[in-house]
Amino acid sequence: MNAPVLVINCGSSSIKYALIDSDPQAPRLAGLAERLGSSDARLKGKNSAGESFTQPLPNADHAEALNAILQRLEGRVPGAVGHRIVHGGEHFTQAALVDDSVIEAIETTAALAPLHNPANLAGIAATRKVFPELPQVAVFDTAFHQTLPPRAYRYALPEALYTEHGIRRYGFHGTSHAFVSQRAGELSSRGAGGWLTAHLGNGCSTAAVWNNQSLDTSMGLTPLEGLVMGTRSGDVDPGLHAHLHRQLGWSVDEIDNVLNKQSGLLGLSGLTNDMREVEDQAMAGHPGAKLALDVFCYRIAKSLAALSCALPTLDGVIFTGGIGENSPIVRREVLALLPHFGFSLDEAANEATIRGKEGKLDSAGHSGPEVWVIPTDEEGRIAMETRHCVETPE
Ligand SMILES: Nc1ncnc2c1ncn2[C@@H]1O[C@H](COP(=O)(O)OP(=O)(O)O)[C@@H](O)[C@H]1O
Ligand SMILES: CC(=O)OP(=O)(O)O
Ligand SMILES: [Mg+2]
Repeated sequence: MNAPVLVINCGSSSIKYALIDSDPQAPRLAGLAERLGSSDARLKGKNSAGESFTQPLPNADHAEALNAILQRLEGRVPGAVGHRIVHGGEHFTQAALVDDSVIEAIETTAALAPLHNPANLAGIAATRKVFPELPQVAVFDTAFHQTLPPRAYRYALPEALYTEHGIRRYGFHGTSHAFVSQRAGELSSRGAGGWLTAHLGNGCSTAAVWNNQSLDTSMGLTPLEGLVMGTRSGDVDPGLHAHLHRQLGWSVDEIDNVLNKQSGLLGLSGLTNDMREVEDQAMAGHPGAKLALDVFCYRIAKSLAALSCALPTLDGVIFTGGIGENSPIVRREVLALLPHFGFSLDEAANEATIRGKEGKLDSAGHSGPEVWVIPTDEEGRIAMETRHCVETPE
């Protein structure tokens, strides 16, 4: 397929898009339709000359936004559409060509990801309407983690909850963990050995990858388990839910809302979910921001140390995502908490590796596990998997 792939990442009120050529290095048309459904809805992006644009789309829904995106493709016609689908349950171990049975399977899984899958499905429905003739491919965040062994994916709960209700750990951000660990294997002389990956964006997760296979990861049944995130709590005592209900009279929806939308960096700092602002305020001495940064980094280090148990050998750690790629402070603090692992950070390389730069941050002559920053490319990986799925259907 020579035509480009249109990649769609549909959230409840936003659509991220990118038009990606078969040469992944070619410039991309990309952007974001946001605040859909509100009077403030708009489309922001870059054209092929690299110039930014903002187009108001008052009260636009997903289908209207997709039509506006289509007008921004500068006459280029995609050969297929690749969708990011957050939860594929146990049903999907790889990308799938969308048909009615695939939609039904994603609908069945929606109960496990009520915040993500319904929006992803709305994106597929709207895209099928706008591009009825194009093949659509679903690429799942969970698929890469389907290689987890039972000791990593089972919760210590009665068996029927797993066998009858699918209650297990699934893991997310799979396209990102797969992309950066594979890239590290290509760049490093150590090849595809044992890599710990830290995807630190709005959602954050870690993974242990051995020979390009995920062996464990920090997220679980839903994208709430694990690390501290922008607005998500990550791990809490499982007894917390019953306690909040019994002692404070909170409903399930209230508890869910607090843990997903009012916790994390926002909850701890009392200020913001944005790491740039947390760092600025922490430097200025704000106690909540200092605590938020401290808890955030400690929990990443603790998770990496725990996940190292999954790997026969440790070849290195990889930082990625908006925070992992841009925050020398977070990288330094996390590694300082793991002195017994034998990492050795070159401070100048750490400071210089920001804004999409790829690189190894080790001190000269160091022979222990490596430290890498690898900018993630979820869209590029989704385009690659979409192409593969269209060209070699099962
Ligand atoms: N220079 C920076 N220093 C620290 N954090 C940054 C920097 N640039 C971006 N970030 C953080 O990256 C996070 C967003 O990550 P990103 O991967 O872009 O999000 P998304 O998951 O929505 O794709 C935000 O917390 C943002 O503050
Ligand atoms: C699964 C998940 O957390 O996704 P995001 O980082 O896009 O919120
Ligand atoms: Mg992200």
